[in-house]
Amino acid sequence: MFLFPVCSPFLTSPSCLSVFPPPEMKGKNPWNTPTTIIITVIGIIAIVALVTVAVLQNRHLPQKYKYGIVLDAGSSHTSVYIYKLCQIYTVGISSYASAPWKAGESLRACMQDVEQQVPKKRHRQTPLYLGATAGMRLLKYNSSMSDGVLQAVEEALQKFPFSYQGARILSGQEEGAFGWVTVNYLDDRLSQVCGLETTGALDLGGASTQISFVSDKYNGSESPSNSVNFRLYGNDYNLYTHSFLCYGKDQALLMTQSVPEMLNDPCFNPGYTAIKNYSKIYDSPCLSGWKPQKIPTHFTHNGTGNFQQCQRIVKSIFNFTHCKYSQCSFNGIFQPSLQGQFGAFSAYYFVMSFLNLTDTTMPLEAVKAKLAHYCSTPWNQIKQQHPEVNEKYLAGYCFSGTYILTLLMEGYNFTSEEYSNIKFIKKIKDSDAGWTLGYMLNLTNMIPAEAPDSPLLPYSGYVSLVTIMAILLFILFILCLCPLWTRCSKQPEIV
Ligand SMILES: Nc1nc2c(ncn2[C@@H]2O[C@H](COP(=O)(O)OP(=O)(O)OP(=O)(O)O)[C@@H](O)[C@H]2O)c(=O)[nH]1
Ligand SMILES: [Ca+2]
Repeated sequence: MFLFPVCSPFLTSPSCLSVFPPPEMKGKNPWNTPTTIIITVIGIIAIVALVTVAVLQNRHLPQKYKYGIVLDAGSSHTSVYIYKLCQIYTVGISSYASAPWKAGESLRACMQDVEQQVPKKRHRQTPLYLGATAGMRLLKYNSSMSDGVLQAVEEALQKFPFSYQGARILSGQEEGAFGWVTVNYLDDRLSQVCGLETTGALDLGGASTQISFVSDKYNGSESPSNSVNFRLYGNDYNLYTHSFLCYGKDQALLMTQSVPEMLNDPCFNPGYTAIKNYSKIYDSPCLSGWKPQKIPTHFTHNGTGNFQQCQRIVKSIFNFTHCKYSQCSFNGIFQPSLQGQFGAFSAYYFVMSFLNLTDTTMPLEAVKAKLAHYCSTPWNQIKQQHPEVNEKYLAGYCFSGTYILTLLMEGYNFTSEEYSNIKFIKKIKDSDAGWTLGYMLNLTNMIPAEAPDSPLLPYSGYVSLVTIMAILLFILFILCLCPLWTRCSKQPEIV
């Protein structure tokens, strides 16, 4: 009988011992007996399992953890989103219509910063998109120069080491719908079981403003152009969306300033005065046809700071006289009854957070009183109180706050009760609210139409199971071969 130094004190099961070659195999190579072949196969499986686990655990992160870059080429500026905002502090690319190469140049510094922020080994895999919004929609509407700007931007972006996926002008419908996707994706309202109410999206830009929400009472038939259908995670959404071109806050301001007697402006603080160029107002496509025959090139813009008078002037750029549908918001645009909660972002947030009016539980009368007080505050006092704020924005808050209230309450017909359903937001879970994330999620197919099959085990469960199996198999393999090695490496003592 052979006594072997068993290499594992707890190995008592006869099973493994019984795999040793029988005496008649004595002196023959023990490695080509059926039992050793079985053990070898077990060992190979164990090694393959271990390697598989190692690979699985180090495999590239699922798509959603990869970087992606979207440039939001807005009317007032371009922002670069790689889940962190890299703001390009210049003007919108549409402003370079007369010198398109400058549009590409304006992106370079920020894109170089992005190049540093995305890990080098991920550059080639990182999709890069540029989406242009209302500023370029206006340029395209007004001239053929938009193509030259997009081409210059394309040439500039293709010089970067990312996976360039194209530059295009989004439709207002896309801008509204993708803003809604972003808000509901970040708020986890899409991947839940069906029936969870979604959140409406309110986006205020410089040249356009969007409203998007799901309404049970709306099936899209009354105004198909305002209807976008999504199938996300196995749920169908029939979204109402509309983009009002020229009703971003910058263009709306120009439209109010075109009102003839608008030399003394109740929407600007008392004591505010500036020499302005009429061409800046009437060059906008939003005011084409509004230019009076004879106007001076410049005018003196004086603030008188009266909220009630400002409300009247702001209301004058909305048309409520005609509606061929069952119900409208303004300018004859169909809008179903408002439903649910709303997230209001971009300029809604910039303005209301500056004015300390983001608390929508505040009674509307109190909101108006606070805004009236701000508008009547002398301009010098405003500048003293906010030395750090860019005067371009500081001078416009009385108008912008008044415009936002008029747009929400008179334009979209939010009642004073429904006003508290609005949340002014900049971020949701550390990601900026805006169309860019929704745009990228859509283009990278990161939101499946069907609900992902719920795995019996979460991904980590599979990895753990395979790991345990692999280790057990490997131990078994070593233990069962171990006596053989001992046998092969030295002569057994015969007793
Ligand atoms: N007060 C303030 N206003 C800002 C800030 N950033 C942008 N704005 C202004 O807010 C308005 C809307 O900003 P965005 O949503 O970025 O506008 P945009 O995307 O360039 O314009 P659209 O193409 O119409 O969407 C514009 O008038 C900007 O000038 C900010 O940090 N503070
Ligand atoms: Ca925008």
